[in-house]
Amino acid sequence: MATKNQNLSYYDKNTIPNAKDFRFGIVVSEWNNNITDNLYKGALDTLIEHGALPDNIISWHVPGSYELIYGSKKMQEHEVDAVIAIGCVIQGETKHFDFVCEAVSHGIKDLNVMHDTPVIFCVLTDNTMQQSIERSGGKHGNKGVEAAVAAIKMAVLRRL
Ligand SMILES: Nc1c(NC[C@H](O)[C@H](O)[C@H](O)CO)[nH]c(=O)[nH]c1=O
Ligand SMILES: CC(=O)[C@@H](O)COP(=O)(O)O
Repeated sequence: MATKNQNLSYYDKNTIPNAKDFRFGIVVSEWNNNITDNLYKGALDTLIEHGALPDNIISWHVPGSYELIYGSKKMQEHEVDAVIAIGCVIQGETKHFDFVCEAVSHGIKDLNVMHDTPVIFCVLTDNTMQQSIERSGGKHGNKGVEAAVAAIKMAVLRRL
């Protein structure tokens, strides 16, 4: 198992470019906000740790992960260098989980194809709340940290 006893958020901080010249948008789903709040904090703190200016970070909330698609598209009207889409989808009793996860992953992929702004997929798609807890500041790290690192790297690439 890829995550067995692994903290997936570890990275070499000396390899990350300074983010002071970039603008970032963060769109956060309100569903499972006990999880998405922690993902958001991890992403925000990491962007700032690597030089991003708070005034250059726009943060919005949307009702659920499905709305991350529209929110991430709309965010691009604010001339950001990268968008981080944050959500947490947890399996319930029905197939709704499958449809939401597929729609969001495909929708964010489509935004990356159709537009010139990288949209980072920071959406947990977990079987249980415990899995989400472990990936939002628990033993498997914080996907928000990983997403912020990806956003900085992609913002640099966008300007090449
Ligand atoms: N069950 C979860 C949802 N469901 C809501 C959808 O994302 C969407 O808001 C609704 O279908 C209206 O369009 N959303 C999550 O983010 N996480 C879930 O576990
Ligand atoms: C991902 C969902 O929409 C899901 O959590 C909703 O739960 P259920 O499948 O029991 O309706």
